[in-house]
Amino acid sequence: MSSVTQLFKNNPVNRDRIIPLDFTNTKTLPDSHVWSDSEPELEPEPMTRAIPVVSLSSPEQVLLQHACEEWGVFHITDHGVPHLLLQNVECQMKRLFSLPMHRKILAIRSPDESTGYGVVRISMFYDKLMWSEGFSVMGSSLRRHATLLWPDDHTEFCNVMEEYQKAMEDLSHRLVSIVMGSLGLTHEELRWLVPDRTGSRTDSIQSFLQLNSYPVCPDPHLAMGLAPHTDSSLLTILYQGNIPGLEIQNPQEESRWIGVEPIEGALVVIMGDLSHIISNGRFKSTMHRAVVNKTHHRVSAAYFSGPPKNLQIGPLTRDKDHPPIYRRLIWEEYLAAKATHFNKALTLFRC
Ligand SMILES: O=C(O)CCC(=O)C(=O)O
Ligand SMILES: [Fe+2]
Repeated sequence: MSSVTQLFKNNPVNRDRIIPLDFTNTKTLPDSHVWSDSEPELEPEPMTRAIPVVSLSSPEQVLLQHACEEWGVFHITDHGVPHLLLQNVECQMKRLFSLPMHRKILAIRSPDESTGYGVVRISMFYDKLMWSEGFSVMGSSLRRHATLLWPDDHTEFCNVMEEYQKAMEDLSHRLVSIVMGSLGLTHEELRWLVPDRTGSRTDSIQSFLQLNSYPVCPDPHLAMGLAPHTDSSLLTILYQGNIPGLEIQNPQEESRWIGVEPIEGALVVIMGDLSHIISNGRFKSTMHRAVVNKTHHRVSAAYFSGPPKNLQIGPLTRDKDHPPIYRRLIWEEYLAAKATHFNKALTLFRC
C-alpha cells in the first residue's frame, strides 16, 4: 500500500486538512472556505507607500533600524538576486501548481512530514480552510518530491530551486549580518547565528523554502489565502512577483491591515520571532496574512532563515536599563512551542 493510501486509511476524516481543494474545479466558495462576510479593513494607499524601502548597495543605518523597530517588514532593492532567476522561480512555481491534482498528490506531505505538497501548515489552528496550496522544500526533499511529480522531467525545476535556495542563503546571511550588526552583535556571535556553508554544523540549519499558491478565487472577500501569523524565523525573504496579496497588521492599530504592494524587482523582508527575541523586543515580528483575488493566480516564495536547530538563543542586551524580557531557549524548543501554541508561543517565553 502506498504511503498516501495508508494516510487516507488512517485519516479519512482529515483528508481536507492534508490535501488542498481542487481549486480548478471549484466555481463557488464552499462553506468550509468561507471566513467572513465583511470587506477587510484596509488602510488607504499612503500607508502602503510608508513601508520602508532599503537599498542593500548602501544600507542606511537609521532607515534600517526604523524598518526593523517600527515596521518589522521592509522592501529591499539592489539585493543582487538576478531578475532572470526570480522569473524562473515564478515560472517553475506556476508549472508545479498548474499540475492536475492527481499529479500533485503524488508528492503529498503527510502530517508527520515537513516537506512536500499540501495545505499550509497553520491550517490546523483554524476551523476554516484557506484558499491556498503549498510546496515545502528542505534539503534533499526537493529532488525526492520533484521526481514524484515529474518522473522524467524534474531537472529544470530542481536546478532553479537549488540556485534560488543558494541565492537566498547568501542574501539572508548578508541581511542577518546587517540587521543584527546594528544591535551590536560581535563577529563571533554572528558566525554562530549564521554559520557559513563550509562550517561543520550546516546540516542542522533550519532554513526552509515555502512555495505558496493562491488560485483565482470566486469570492475573494469571503476567503482567506493565508491566515494571520508571525514567522518563527530570524527573518523571511519573500518573493511575491507583481500580484498584490501580502498584508501586514498596522503597527498603530491592530484591527487594520496595510497592503504590501509589490515593487518591481524588490524583495520583501519580514522579521521573525527569533529576531524579536534576540533584540529583546526591539525588532517587531509583525503579524501578516495573504489575501486572494478574482482575476490572477498569485504565487510567492518565502525563504525562512533560521540558525542551527540546537542553538541556544536569548535576548542580547548589554543595557542594564533594559533587562531581558525573554528567557534563554533552544531554537528547536521554540519551533516545537510554535507548532503547538502557534501565535501564543512567544508569550510562553516571557520572563
Ligand atoms: O504569500 C505571501 O504573501 C505571504 C507568505 C507568508 O507569509 C508565509 O509563507 O509565511
Ligand atoms: Fe509568513
